[in-house]
Amino acid sequence: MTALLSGQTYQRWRDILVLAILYFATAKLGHSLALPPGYVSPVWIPSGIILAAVLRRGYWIWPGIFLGAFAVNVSAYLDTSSLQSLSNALMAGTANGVGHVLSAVLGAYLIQRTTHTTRPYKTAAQGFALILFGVVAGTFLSALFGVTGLCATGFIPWSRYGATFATWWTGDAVGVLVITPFLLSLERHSLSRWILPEAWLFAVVLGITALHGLMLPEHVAGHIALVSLTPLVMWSLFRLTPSITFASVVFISAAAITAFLIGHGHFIGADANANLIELQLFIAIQVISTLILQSVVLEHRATEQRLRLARDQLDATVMARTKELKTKNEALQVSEARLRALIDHLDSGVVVHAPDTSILLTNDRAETLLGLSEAQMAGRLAIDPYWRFVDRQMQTLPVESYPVSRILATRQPLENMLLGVVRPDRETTTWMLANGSPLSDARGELIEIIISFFDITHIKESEQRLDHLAHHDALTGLPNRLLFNARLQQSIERAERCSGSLALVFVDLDRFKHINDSQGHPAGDELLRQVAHRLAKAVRQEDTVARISGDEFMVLLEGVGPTEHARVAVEQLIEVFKTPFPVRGHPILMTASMGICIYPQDGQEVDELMRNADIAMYRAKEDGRNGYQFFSAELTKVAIEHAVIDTALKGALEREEFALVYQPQFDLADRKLSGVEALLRWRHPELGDISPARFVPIAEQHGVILEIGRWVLLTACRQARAWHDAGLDFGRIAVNISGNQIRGAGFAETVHEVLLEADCEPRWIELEITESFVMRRLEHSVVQLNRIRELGVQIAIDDFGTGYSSLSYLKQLPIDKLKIDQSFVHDIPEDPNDMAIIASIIALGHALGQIIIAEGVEAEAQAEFLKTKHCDQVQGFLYGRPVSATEIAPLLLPFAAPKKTQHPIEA
Ligand SMILES: Nc1nc2c(ncn2[C@@H]2O[C@H](COP(=O)(O)O[C@H]3[C@@H](O)[C@H](n4cnc5c(=O)[nH]c(N)nc54)O[C@@H]3COP(=O)(O)O)[C@@H](O)[C@H]2O)c(=O)[nH]1
Repeated sequence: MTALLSGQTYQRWRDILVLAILYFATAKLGHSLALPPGYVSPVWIPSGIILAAVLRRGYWIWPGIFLGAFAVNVSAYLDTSSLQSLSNALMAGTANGVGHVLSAVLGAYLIQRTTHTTRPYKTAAQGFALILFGVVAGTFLSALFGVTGLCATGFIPWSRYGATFATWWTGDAVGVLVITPFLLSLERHSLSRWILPEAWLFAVVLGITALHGLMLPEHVAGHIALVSLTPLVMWSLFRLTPSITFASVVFISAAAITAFLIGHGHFIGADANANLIELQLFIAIQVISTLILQSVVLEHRATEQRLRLARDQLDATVMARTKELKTKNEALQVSEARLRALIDHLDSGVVVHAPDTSILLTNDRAETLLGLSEAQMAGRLAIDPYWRFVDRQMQTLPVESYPVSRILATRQPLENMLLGVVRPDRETTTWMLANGSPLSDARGELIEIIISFFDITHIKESEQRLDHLAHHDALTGLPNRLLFNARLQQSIERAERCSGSLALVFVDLDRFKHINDSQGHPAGDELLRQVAHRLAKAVRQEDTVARISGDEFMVLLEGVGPTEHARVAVEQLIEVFKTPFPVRGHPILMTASMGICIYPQDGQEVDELMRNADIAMYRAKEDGRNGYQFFSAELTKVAIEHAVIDTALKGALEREEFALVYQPQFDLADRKLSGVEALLRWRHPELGDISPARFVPIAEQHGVILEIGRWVLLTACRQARAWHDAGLDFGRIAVNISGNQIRGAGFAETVHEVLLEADCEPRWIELEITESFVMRRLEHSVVQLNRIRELGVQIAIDDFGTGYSSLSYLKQLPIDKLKIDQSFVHDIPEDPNDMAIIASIIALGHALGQIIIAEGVEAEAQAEFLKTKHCDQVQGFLYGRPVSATEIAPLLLPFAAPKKTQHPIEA
């Protein structure tokens, strides 16, 4: 059988069969308890079994119900005497079966539907559902079908339908009340409680009490025992399991029914129906009160259990959370300590502000930089009288520009803001580079602002030092050209705004180079320092003195407008040079040439003003130095020409743009060639021929004359050697020497070198030196000229008569020849003055044993006059213009006996 059916199906059919048999057996027991007159059982146990079976096993068990109920009815009413009887029995059985199936299935369905449980005794609501759907409604159907079936088949007359229905229904209802809760409460695991001494004690006490109370109604103690049943059951409710409690109710019901059936106890009276109803009411009250109380107790216990569970869970959660928090707290403390150590070792100061800018936290470095301890800083606001923040220009920062304020306003990080901190306990400003960022919580609310600042004072100081170096002259400490230009620009803008004026003075030391050359550079530097110091002292606080190059200074006189005001200021500058400068124990008398220009009339731009002051200064130089000159428009043309020539001069020698021409000189008495004068010529590819009268002074100013002068001397010497080698008799070649050349200490050596280099005999050369130079530098000139003369080279004084020479001076000078300046010759024979001067010069020179030569002789009359005055030699266009060496060579021939070659030769 089991092989044919699956395991589950077999079990089900087994359970169905067991239920049918159980139903049949308990129904038979019920029938045996049935009492006249209705022969209805006071408690119909199968009803309780089948409801419990459906609830516990499922709806599929219904065939067991049907079979049991059908079989019971058929067995009770089976009459095979006639087919009708048999049919009636089967029909009644079927109605009974259907009624009980519907009773159990519908009751179970409604209970489950409303309580969602198959054990509907654990809460009060479940208990009520069990009573309503299982006890009242379900049994109504079984009674309806059962009684109707019996009446319809004639086993019971219709006249007794109501009474039978009532007793059937109440019997079924009591059966469900007594049996179902008990069967539902049976749990395997709870059966172990049944064997506890407490349960046994309870069973014994209950049994004795029940039997005593139910069996002995007339006895006073019986009443007491009966009344004691309820507390006993209640004790069970609280102390024992639901199955024991419900079992006790079953027991009490069984005892009551037994007492009722055997005619003892409380439910015995004259009216049998009343007795039955009383019994059923007793049982119903016992069971319902127990069921409800049990459900309340269970619900309470369940609630308690849930609460306990919840509490346990809560405890566990709290413990876990506490542990977690403790762990986190410890980790946090470690992390905080680590962070604290970290920020305290930072090279940057750190200050944490609250959103109201009060200080929450600082590190060690911040304490050092801000000069207060953490405790002193805590709670202070960003704006505090103790410290003051300044910007790059040392202007006090407004509070809204503080780093913390800027972050508060923008909610953005701040990067590399430079600011200075001025503290009352320090004289100097501490410069810092501040960075910062806002810190927000998870909701985006600003909670803190963290500012870090790095001390860059040393960088700032270096920057200031660099800035000073970049804008100041290292030697004198005065502003340099860069700073001067900037200040001049500012002054111009200021003057422009308020229609003001200013004066610019270009100061150039006269012949400073000579100090360097003769005394050495340290002496030159010392002199420059003293000049700078005196100039700076000679002007007002608001004026600026700058050194713009070697020996050039610029003075900016603020607010000086009219020329007369400027003149007063410049006179003060000139005064500076009146007192000698003590350099290395020797007083040095230094002069300066100054050029002045005034804003706005002489220029509006920096460059223009500087250039015009420079032009004016050059004019002062040309005017004989040691003086000043105001700028005028006419100066510009000269200055431009000057600048053009100056530029063109650079490299002219290398480009071989120079050449020498030679002008003959003759003995006046016999008209024999006595010599030639070498004259420099410069042909610039673009500017054309430029007169030495224009470019020599410029070359002298810029020192180029030394190179050019050496080239002239060398070329003349070589020419002398060439002519001599060619057998030409040229007498001497007179070479013009600039004062700048002689000023140098080594000029005699230079001449010697050149003579050697050109293999030129000294007697072939004559050097012409201007009278004005010799007179200015008499002592020096005497020394130099003697040394030159010692070489065997002749010396002539050029432009004689213009330099205010005195007889005593002339006597000291080692001179061979005096050259009367052509300006005296020019007006002969018209100007008696000049003629008298010429006569005097000739007489004077002859008295000193010197040869006299007159230059610029253009006319016979001039030659005649000179001849009458016994002038020795003449030079001029009358005799010959300056020409090249080749051109002059034929002129040399008549006077020379050729030695090696008959051809004129160029050097
Ligand atoms: N340091 C140097 N100075 C030099 C050199 N070469 C020339 N000079 C000087 O330049 C000035 C101008 O010289 P230059 O234009 O060459 O004029 C000379 C003659 O050409 C001119 N001269 C000669 N005879 C006459 C004449 O009859 N009438 C007239 N109007 N001019 C004439 O005179 C100049 C010569 O002058 P000086 O030297 O004083 O004899 C001039 O001062 C030159 O000195 C040089 O190489 N180095």
